[in-house]
This record gives sequence, C-alpha cells and structure tokens, in this order.
Amino acid sequence: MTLPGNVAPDLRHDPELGAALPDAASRAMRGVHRAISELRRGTPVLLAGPQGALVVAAAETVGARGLAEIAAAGMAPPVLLLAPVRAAAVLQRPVNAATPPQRGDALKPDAPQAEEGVVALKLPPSLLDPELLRRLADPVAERLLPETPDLALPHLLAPAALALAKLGRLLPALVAAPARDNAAAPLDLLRVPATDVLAYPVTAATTLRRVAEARVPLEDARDARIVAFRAADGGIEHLAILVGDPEGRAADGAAPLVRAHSECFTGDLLGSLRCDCGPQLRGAIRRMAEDGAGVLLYLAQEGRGIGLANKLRAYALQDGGLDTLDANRALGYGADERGFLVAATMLEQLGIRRIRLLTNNPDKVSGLAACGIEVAGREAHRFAANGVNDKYLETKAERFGHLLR
Ligand SMILES: Nc1nc2c(ncn2[C@@H]2O[C@H](COP(=O)(O)OP(=O)(O)OP(=O)(O)O)[C@@H](O)[C@H]2O)c(=O)[nH]1
Ligand SMILES: [Zn+2]
Repeated sequence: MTLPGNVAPDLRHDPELGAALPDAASRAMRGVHRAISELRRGTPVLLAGPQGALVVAAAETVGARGLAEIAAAGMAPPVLLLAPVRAAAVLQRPVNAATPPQRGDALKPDAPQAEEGVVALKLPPSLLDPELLRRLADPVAERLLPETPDLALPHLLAPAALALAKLGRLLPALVAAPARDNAAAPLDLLRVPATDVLAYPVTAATTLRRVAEARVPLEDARDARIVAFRAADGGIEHLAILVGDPEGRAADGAAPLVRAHSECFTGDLLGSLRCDCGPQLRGAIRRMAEDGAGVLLYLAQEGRGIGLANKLRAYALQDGGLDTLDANRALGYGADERGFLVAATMLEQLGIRRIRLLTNNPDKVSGLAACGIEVAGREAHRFAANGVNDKYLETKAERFGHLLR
C-alpha cells in the first residue's frame, strides 16, 4: 500500500505494527487523544512547536476557569482563532487568510474564499466571556455581540490548533495565547507537540488492527460476518461487514464489491429522510448478497467527518437556507473532512487490494486509488429521492460532482 509522504518511516514498512507499535507513535497518539479530551471538557492545553508553545482552549467549551488559566499561562492577551469563512461571517465581510491578515485586508467580493487557513481575532475584555465566545464560535447561536473584534496576526501554530479542535469534533474556534516558558507545570496543563496533532489522522489509520469478529446473520444476508478494527490510540472502532467470502474471492484474483459507508446515526438508525444513507446501507448489503460476496466498510466518520453534534448544527443552518456544503463551511469545516486511508487500511488487512466500488462519489474512487487500492470498476449506488432529501441529492450532484449513474 502506498502511504502519503508524511507517514513516519517506521510506520511505513513495519508488518507487525499492531503487536509492537513503535513507542514514539504510541506516545504521540496517546498525547493527542488526551489533548482532545481536555479541549472537550473546557480545559486548555499547550500546543508545542519548535519556537515556543501556544496555550489553547475550545471556544465552545471553555469556562471562566479555563480563561483564567489562559491568562495565567499566556504572555500576551488571548485571540480567537477561526476558520476564514466563520471569521468572515463574524466580521460581516470577506477575510483573506492566505497571507497573514492585517486590519482592513479584505478579498474582492468575487474572489473564492479560502477553505484552508486560520484567522485570528483580538479579544477585548468585553468579549472574554464564555457565553460570548460560544456565540463567536457557533453560527447557529445568537449573533448579537457587544463589539466587533479586530484582526490580529495568527500564530504559526494556529493551523495545528484548529486541526486539534476538528479531531475532537468541536467547532474549529479556539481561544489562544502564546505561552510563557514553563507555563505547563504550575497549572498542570497537558503539553502536546503540534507535529503529533498534524500526523494523527495518518498515524491512527495506519495502526488499525482487527480486534474482534463474529458471524452476524442479517435479514438481507444470512452469511454475514462483522470484523471490528481499532487504532492504537484506543479510539472508536471502524467495522467491516463481510457478506459471503470476499477475502476468498480476492485471493482467487477477483475484485469483490466494496462499499465505503460513513456512519450516519440519523439515516442508518433512525431512518431520517434528510439524507439517502439508510437506503444506501441496506441497498449495499442486498447488492452484495445478490452478487454472492462483498465488504461494507462502516466507517466512524459521522457527518462526512464532522461528528454528530456538528451535523445537527449543519442541519439547523440548512433549515435557514444553506445547502449541505455551505453549512459545513459556515461551521468552519471543509465540505468533506473524510480521509480514505482508514478504508484502504481495512481492505489491505482483509487481503483485498482490487475492488469494484459501489459509489457515485468520484472522490472515493480517486481517494482509495491514491491509498493503493485498485478500483477495477465502479457501480452506481443511487436511490430515488424521497420528497425531503431532493435538494440534498441535487447538491451532491451539482456541488460535490457526484455522478448521476
Ligand atoms: N456534514 C453533513 N454530513 C451529512 C449530511 N447529510 C449526510 N451526511 C453524512 O454524509 C455521510 C454519507 O456520505 P456517503 O453516503 O458515505 O458518501 P457520499 O459522499 O454521499 O458518496 P456515495 O458513495 O455516492 O454515497 C454520512 O456520514 C452522513 O452522516 C449533511 O447535510 N451534512
Ligand atoms: Zn445520512
């Protein structure tokens, strides 16, 4: 399997990775996992880089105590780090994040807005309040603010801070200040290297291992098995549902049917009509049963990787008129935050390197191919609109480039 260039060399070629994970990779993932927990409960962490550290807390969860800790650990007043689209909404004008933004630095109205990048806003004392910070972070929340913040220069470590919040499925909005030397010890703040944060998605995907499996006869496929995969960080499992014997087929040189399905609590479990996930899930199992074999990868990538709480926020924004793509971006997320390395690693471990993929999403085909899986064919996987999800399906075709057949 070909891995992206930034995978640590010792993770690339080690066939016994699960059994003997290099200490450094294991420690790195543990540190990031702990940092995520800290942010989710409103505690600041120290993000460390080669030229100093940044003390950060999630704007969505930080309380008065966390703000006091940032003031104590910081050597300058805190700023709010936001994704450019969210910053533009707060300032009510476009913001250029490609170069470090300055006051009055605005894009032309027709210029494309950067999806990458970070904008820093100064936080005057009137805005250093947990409730107001939540409003600044969350486009669903009440807009009214006592004053509009000014732009500041984002710290070098700002992109890693946003990446950490996204890994925690939090709104990518952080209160941040450059940290004093030795700020961690007196406050007992967790210190996490920014490079570990940036490497985390690849490290976690590469360390996935089969941990459990069982026969689970399904209504539409009696000969189904479920295999659970877990990464070395101890995070949530991804599942492979095997219909028939796709591993045997692959060993015989055939390309079994594969569906990479991102979990959707609302569609898969509750039968929500807002999306097409429920019919796609059951339809894929039926199609594999008909074909005699197949693998459905059930990936813990809820909401195209933004998490359930953020998907609900995106739905609220969609009820206000945004489409599914712009709603993600309004939250500060990309249109699709999923990586394909998780799916590719699972297939690799099942001994399946050549597949026929059930999808209408061309990114899934190219993404799996980029991770070393040969997509020998694609089969359309489209279901009729239901009167509620019509616009959602139209947007997938028009803005995500989904194929109609
Ligand atoms: N952020 C967000 N995620 C959504 C929305 N509607 C559905 N999803 C998520 O989208 C994912 C489903 O996408 P998939 O069916 O795997 O893939 P796809 O990109 O539509 O491509 P196909 O393979 O053609 O179906 C699930 O994780 C859903 O939770 C939405 O409005 N916003
Ligand atoms: Zn869905």
